[in-house]
Amino acid sequence: MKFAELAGPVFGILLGLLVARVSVSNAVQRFNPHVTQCVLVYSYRLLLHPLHRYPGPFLAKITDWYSAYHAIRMNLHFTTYADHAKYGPVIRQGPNKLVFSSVQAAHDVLQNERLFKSRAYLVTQVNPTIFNLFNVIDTRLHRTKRRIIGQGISEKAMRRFEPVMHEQVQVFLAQLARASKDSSPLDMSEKCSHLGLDISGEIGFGHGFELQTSEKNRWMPSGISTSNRRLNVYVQFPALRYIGWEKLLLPVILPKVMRFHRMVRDKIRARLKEDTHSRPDLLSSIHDYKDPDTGSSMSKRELWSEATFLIPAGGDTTASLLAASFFYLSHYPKTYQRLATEIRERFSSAEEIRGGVKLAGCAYLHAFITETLRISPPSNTTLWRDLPADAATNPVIIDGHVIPPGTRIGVNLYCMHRNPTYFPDPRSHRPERWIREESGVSDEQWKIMHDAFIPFSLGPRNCAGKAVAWAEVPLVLAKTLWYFDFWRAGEDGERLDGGDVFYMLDQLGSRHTGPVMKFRLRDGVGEELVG
Ligand code: HEM
Repeated sequence: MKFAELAGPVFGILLGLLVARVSVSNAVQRFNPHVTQCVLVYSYRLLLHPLHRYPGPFLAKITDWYSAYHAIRMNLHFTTYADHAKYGPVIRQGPNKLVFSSVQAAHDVLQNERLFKSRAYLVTQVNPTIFNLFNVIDTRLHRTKRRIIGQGISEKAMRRFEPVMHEQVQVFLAQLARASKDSSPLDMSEKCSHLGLDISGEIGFGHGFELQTSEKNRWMPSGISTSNRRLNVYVQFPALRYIGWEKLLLPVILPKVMRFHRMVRDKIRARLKEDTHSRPDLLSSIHDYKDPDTGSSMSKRELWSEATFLIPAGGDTTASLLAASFFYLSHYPKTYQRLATEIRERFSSAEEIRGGVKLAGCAYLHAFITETLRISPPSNTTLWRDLPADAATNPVIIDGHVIPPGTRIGVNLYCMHRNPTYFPDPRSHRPERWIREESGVSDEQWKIMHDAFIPFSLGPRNCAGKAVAWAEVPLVLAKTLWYFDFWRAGEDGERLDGGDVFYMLDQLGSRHTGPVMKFRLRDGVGEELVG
């Protein structure tokens, strides 16, 4: 063992002994058992724990406070990236946690039918007896739920839902047109969040939240953001959720969270009073559905639990992707020009822009969105999985490592997408890398970058709402480019994470502001928007 590898454990023991000595010399007998226990536990974690040979920050080896602290600061993705750079492709990020950053590991972890969605996600349960599609652990129950919810957000459901999506997009465009009249700047994180959540509300329960048109519910995005940040801390250090310390923060955090939950409950109640099939929403899609295996349908309480996840999951993620798209369009003039030309030459009117072969055939638009998902994944977090009960007798192997039972294993999306082995020059936004004849990479590199591209995760727990994102985002971008010229509005106080990269913080989803943009209606178009 090298000196560097020994330094951490030795320091830990010395620290432990020092603390113990101080405590003894203070003769504070009643604290002694606690201090001794800490010394023993920390020493065990450093020296004897099955993961003790894995590299990682010293603090992470002894306590989950390391990742909880960075989750509180919302910079855990940056920290994980820096730790991978320092310690290599496998890091110990908690006493019982390993994070991997390789294509092989991503596939071994996420596509592995033997692994479970981590129990850490149970901290997102609103009610301990009710699971939603995101936090359910049991594989059979997950399969049932996925089939039921899938009815409402599948590609087929999106075709039914498209007219409603168009209505919301039209409201968005009308607002840009209004701002274009008096040249007022718009914060696109805010605008896209209102659009995303209104569409998400429509998909779920046939009613948007009217965020685009009214001030009344505009507290919602910040309520969701607070809730996500809180949950992300608990996912990193689940014990924190259950020790009751949150009571201290009650006045700050919980009112917003409760207000959101009450609002979702009221929406569901209102919707259930209407005719089930009066709207093309999730509820109407799943109302009559019975699972062929179990014959079960979904109870109202389950529906509510699904909604409290789906509304932010659907609204926030697509909003982040849109805001990041506007950022890159305003930062890369050649990309903007090429995309604008593709859309304006391909479509002869705004009405012609709708889901289908023609929009899907816009190769550069597709490459642009793919590259934005790569460089700024809306969910830039670590995806955690737990081992099966028989891991001791039937070992789980991840990228050549035999994983000790009890280990929580994860893959960080942000780190995968910024790995220069898979994506040369990873900090540069280059849609051309996704166009075969322009990518300039070998067949082998072409394959590996596709394997490393996992913004929606992989395997049985991959994103159930991909079809929604791929219906919404191309539509909004193509329509905006068809109607408007746009550019970045001067000094707006935005921060960049170095270079021309959209600055996103990590909170399960992501938190961001800007870009602040100005829009101008193109000559001869858009009467219907202003009129
Ligand atoms: C650009 C947009 C989106 C991105 C990047 C994204 C990303 C993700 C990721 C990475 C996961 C996997 C989490 C894990 O493995 O632990 C996930 C799961 C999920 N997403 Fe999305 N998502 C997006 C949009 C949506 C939308 C629009 C909806 C619904 C309307 C949605 C619904 C879900 C659901 C239900 C799950 C849980 C699936 C399961 O466990 O079976 N997502 N998403």
